[in-house]
Parts: sequence; structure tokens; C-alpha cells
Amino acid sequence: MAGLKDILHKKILEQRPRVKRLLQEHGDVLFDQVTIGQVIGGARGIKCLVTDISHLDPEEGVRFRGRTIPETFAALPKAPGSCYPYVEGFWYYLLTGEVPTERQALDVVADFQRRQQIPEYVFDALRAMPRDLHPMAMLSAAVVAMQGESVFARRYNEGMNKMDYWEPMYEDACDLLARLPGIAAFIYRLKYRDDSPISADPDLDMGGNFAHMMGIEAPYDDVARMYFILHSDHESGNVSAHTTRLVASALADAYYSFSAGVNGLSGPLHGLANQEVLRWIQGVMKKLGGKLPSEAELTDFLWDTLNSGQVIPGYGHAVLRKTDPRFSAQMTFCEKHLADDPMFQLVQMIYRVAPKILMEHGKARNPWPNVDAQSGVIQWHFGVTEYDFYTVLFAVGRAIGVLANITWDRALGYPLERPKSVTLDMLEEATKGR
Ligand SMILES: CC(=O)SCCNC(=O)CCNC(=O)[C@H](O)C(C)(C)COP(=O)(O)OP(=O)(O)OC[C@H]1O[C@@H](n2cnc3c(N)ncnc32)[C@H](O)[C@@H]1OP(=O)(O)O
Ligand SMILES: O=C([O-])CC(=O)C(=O)O
Repeated sequence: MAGLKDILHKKILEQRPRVKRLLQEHGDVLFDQVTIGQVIGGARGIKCLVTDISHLDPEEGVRFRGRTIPETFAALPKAPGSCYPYVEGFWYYLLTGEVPTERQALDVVADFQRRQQIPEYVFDALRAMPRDLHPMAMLSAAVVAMQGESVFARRYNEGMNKMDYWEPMYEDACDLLARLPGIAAFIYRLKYRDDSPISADPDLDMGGNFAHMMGIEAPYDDVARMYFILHSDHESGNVSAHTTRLVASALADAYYSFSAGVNGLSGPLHGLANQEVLRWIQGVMKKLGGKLPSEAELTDFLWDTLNSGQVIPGYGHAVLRKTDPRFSAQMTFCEKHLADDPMFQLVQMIYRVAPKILMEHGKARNPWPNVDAQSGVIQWHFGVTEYDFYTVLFAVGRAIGVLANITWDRALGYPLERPKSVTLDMLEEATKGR
């Protein structure tokens, strides 16, 4: 039976003529127009990136390879005794667009088990860092420290043919992805559990192994599977995906590229918002002497935040205009496992109160919660209360999407990314007579 790499190769050969035809026969077709507002406004809405891995509809949310989140969860083979899929099966799905059989998903589980050994120098490097360094900085450094392992960089230096770029990129992507849960768990136990790492269990799948290496009982394995899949991809324009893609477009390998993407994810307007949500919630409770707020108290706290010129973390989005389905998917989990948790009840209360206030405030184009509004509270419930670690979990998930993307970018020969910049004078010149 053909393995993941063979099927991916077949898919690549099918897709290449599409790109070639679009470029050769329709390269001059006008596809989008750009306003000055978009040029100054962070390129919002400009359609200038291609990916088939996921797509984001402002009203509906993300679709992975054409499937919504519930459809994706339903379609993929599940880990034993779990209602969540194998992360490895999801990787297969994102890469190929095909739902793997259980056998095919298990082949990837076995492949990742073979690849998961982390070089000892990574642990040495992490131990040499200041213990109070942010875990995202540690993760980024650990990833780039492994750059010497890159098959892509080696083969490039040997003079590899362009048509082959995807293959070592795929190898690097699989190696990196297989090792990331172990690196993340190591960072956690180094920083917050007195340097007491737990070795990988060679028989477990990625989600199960991550829970094992964190030292947390079931259903934390399901939390990991759900979390990694939900955070994997959000089309290509978000900061972490775009950064990874941009760096890889210069033919930097997966280690350099993903490390750069991790750095982008560490911004509080992007991935770090999940730690900010918990920090903000703790701030509310601290102000009230440790008790949960009433709706009136919460309303005041929300206004205080807005009036002091800060954002409500976990709310708003650059593209979405409705409640993020990733928020809803996590809420479904919480209703099952955390229904009585006061922090979850507070998250629910914020969901009842904050959108109205953001609408009244009148600035945010989207007053609804995003993925980050719900994720930290789940971690807190399972004992991961060190909230500066939360974005590391996001990063492990994000790796699935961005690594699938850069493998395909090389397969389809997408070129070096290099948009054009203009000066303010040029923009003003364009407005003359208007
Ligand atoms: C995984 C993710 O990255 S999901 C997003 C995670 N980030 C957060 O949750 C942080 C809070 N949210 C935000 O800061 C924003 O909504 C962003 C960064 C996500 C999107 O930014 P934009 O696309 O620029 O949003 P939008 O067009 O709605 O912004 C318009 C105004 O509303 C403000 N606004 C947007 N969201 C919020 C919010 N949650 N609280 C307060 N103000 C907000 C913006 O700061 C901006 O103000 P300005 O005109 O004074 O500059
Ligand atoms: O799409 C975005 O800009 C931000 C986001 O939700 C993500 O990257 O997951």
C-alpha cells in the first residue's frame, strides 16, 4: 500500500499543471484591487497568497481542506477510546486532502514515533537559558538550534533539482513535527516542574504522548489532540503562517522558517492572546479579592480595560465576523468536562457580556470571541496554570498547518515573496483630484 509520501507525490504531480496553466494562460487576469486603506491598514483583505490547505470564511470560520471543524473531527480516524482524531491522521489529511484510513493514520503514528528522538544538545541549550525566559523564546531557540539537522539545507548545498525541493522539505517537516511535543513538554517541566522531564512513551500517538510527557492524566490526551488540530491552520495571511511562508520562500529550511513563525505567534495581538485572556481573568478576580465577578462587576471591568486604551484579549479578529468555530468547539469540550469549573463559567459570562460592550464601544469590527478566549481555561482546569506556556501549545498545533503549507509551497514552485512598498508621497499623489 502506498504511504503518505507516495500519495503526496501523486497529488503534487496532479496539482502542478494547474499552477502552470494559471500562470501561463491567465497570469494577467485582474483578481483583486487595492485601496489606500488596505495599503496602510496591514493589507487587510488583499487576496495575494495561495493555499489549498485551509480557507477562512468571515461568517463561517475555517475549513480544513474543504471541511468545517465538526466535519473534520467526524471524518478522521479516532485514537482508541477517544472521540478526537489522531493528530497524525490530521497531518495526513492536511497534506493530501484525503481522509486516511485507520491503517494509514497508524502508519504516520509509527513514522512519527521513529522520528521523535530529540538531539541531546537541544536539552543542553534549553537548560543553559535563563529559567525565567519566556517559553516561546525557548521554543523558537530550540527549533532553530536543530537547523543543522535539516535535510533540505544539506540537499540544497549538494545542488538539488528544483523539482525535488518538496521532498526534503517534507522530511524536515515530519522530523520537526514529531519532535515538537517532546520539546514543548520538556520546556514545561524544565521551567515549572523543577527540571523533571518525562521521556516519550514509544507506543503512544502524538496527543497521548504529549499528555504523558506533561505528566497529566486523561482526558488531557484528548485536550492535546483537540488543541493541536484546532490551532493548526487559519489560511495563510495570519502572522505566524505568513511569517513561516515568507521565510521559507527565500528557500530557508523548515527549522529557520518555523522558528520565525513561532516568533510571530508570540505577539499579544496573535497567539499570545491566549495567555493574555488568563492574565486578564486573573486581574478581574484579584480586584475582587479572588471571587468571581457579577455581570455588573464584569461590565465595569470590561469598560475599565477599554477606557484605558487596552484590547479585550480573545475578542475581535482580522477576518472573522462571527464567533470563532474554534471557540465553539472548545466550548463543547468544556460543557462536557468543565461544566462546574468557575473559570469556565466566567468565560461564559464574558461571552454573554463582552460582545454587547464591544459593539457599544464601536471600534472593533468583530465583537465576537476568537480561539484564544476559551483555550487557556481548559489548560488551567487540567493543572497547567502557568499561562505564559499557553502559546507554546498553540505553536505545536500551528506547526501542523505551516509545515504542510511550506511543503506544498516548494512542491508547486511558489516563488520568493516580495510585495512592493510605496512612500506616503506616492499615496498622496494618487489622491490628487479626488
Ligand atoms: C489566534 C489569533 O491571532 S486570534 C486574535 C487574537 N488577538 C486578540 O484576541 C487580541 C484582541 N483583539 C485585537 O486586538 C484585534 O481584534 C485583532 C488584532 C485580533 C484584529 O485587529 P484588526 O483587524 O485591526 O481589528 P479591527 O479592524 O476590528 O480594529 C478596529 C479597532 O478596534 C479595536 N479592537 C479590535 N478588537 C478589539 C478588542 N478585542 N478590544 C478592544 N478593541 C478592539 C482595534 O484595536 C482598532 O482600534 P483603533 O482603531 O484604535 O486602532
Ligand atoms: O487568522 C488570523 O489572523 C489569526 C488567527 O485566528 C489564527 O492565526 O489562528
